[in-house]
Amino acid sequence: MSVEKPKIVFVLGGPGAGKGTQCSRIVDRFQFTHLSAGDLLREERSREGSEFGNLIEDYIRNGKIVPVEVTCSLLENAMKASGKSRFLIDGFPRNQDNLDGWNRQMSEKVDFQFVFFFDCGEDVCVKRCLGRGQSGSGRTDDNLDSLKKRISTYNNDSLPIIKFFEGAGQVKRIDASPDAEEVFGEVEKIFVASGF
Ligand SMILES: Nc1ncnc2c1ncn2[C@@H]1O[C@H](COP(=O)(O)OP(=O)(O)OP(=O)(O)O)[C@@H](O)[C@H]1O
Ligand SMILES: Nc1ccn([C@@H]2O[C@H](COP(=O)(O)O)[C@@H](O)[C@H]2O)c(=O)n1
Repeated sequence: MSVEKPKIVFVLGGPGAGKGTQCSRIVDRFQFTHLSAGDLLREERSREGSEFGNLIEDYIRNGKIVPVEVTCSLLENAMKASGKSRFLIDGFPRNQDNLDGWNRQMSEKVDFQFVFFFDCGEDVCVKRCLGRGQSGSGRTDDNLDSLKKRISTYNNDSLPIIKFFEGAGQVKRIDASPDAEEVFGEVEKIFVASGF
């Protein structure tokens, strides 16, 4: 008996591009489960007795990418615990270490579909994150100091990964600068055209 592998869509883009916002809309409209690597890391940071709490907080505050052994295990555990079969993996893979770790641990176990790339200018991203901080996100990285580091990590480490997938013809790019409603209109078209 062959068991179908879970379908995976990676969701990438700059900090504050609107990945989480669009993922929750996709979940409402299509049968996907949203797993945000950042959310899973923040949960693990706050979990009592976590051996990684301090390390994760240091990485998050400084906009650095946590070693993949931690993040990939959190993702795999969350996938298993959900019992679901379609996942939006938001904010991962963010650098070469993430991608290599995923390929070692997960790629054989899943049915990778494509990368959703929410493309958004730096100024808009920063403005959205600062706005989110002012609205009480409680995030320790929605401040200008952390944002400079997050943007630098995005440009140096994450964009090359998006370019790698682009070279393989696996990226669906969306202009993420319009309002959330308009962006979702484009997202919907891509999901429908992809058979979801
Ligand atoms: N298209 C949009 N237009 C204006 N504001 C938006 C748009 N999409 C999201 N926002 C707002 O911008 C902020 C960041 O959005 P969101 O959390 O979805 O981004 P993200 O890409 O998941 O960020 P991060 O990578 O930092 O977790 C939120 O306050 C959200 O309400
Ligand atoms: N693959 C990842 C994803 C996230 N992080 C860390 O979490 C921070 C916040 O991520 P968001 O996606 O919620 O913005 C990010 O700046 C990293 O420090 C990570 O290490 N690896």
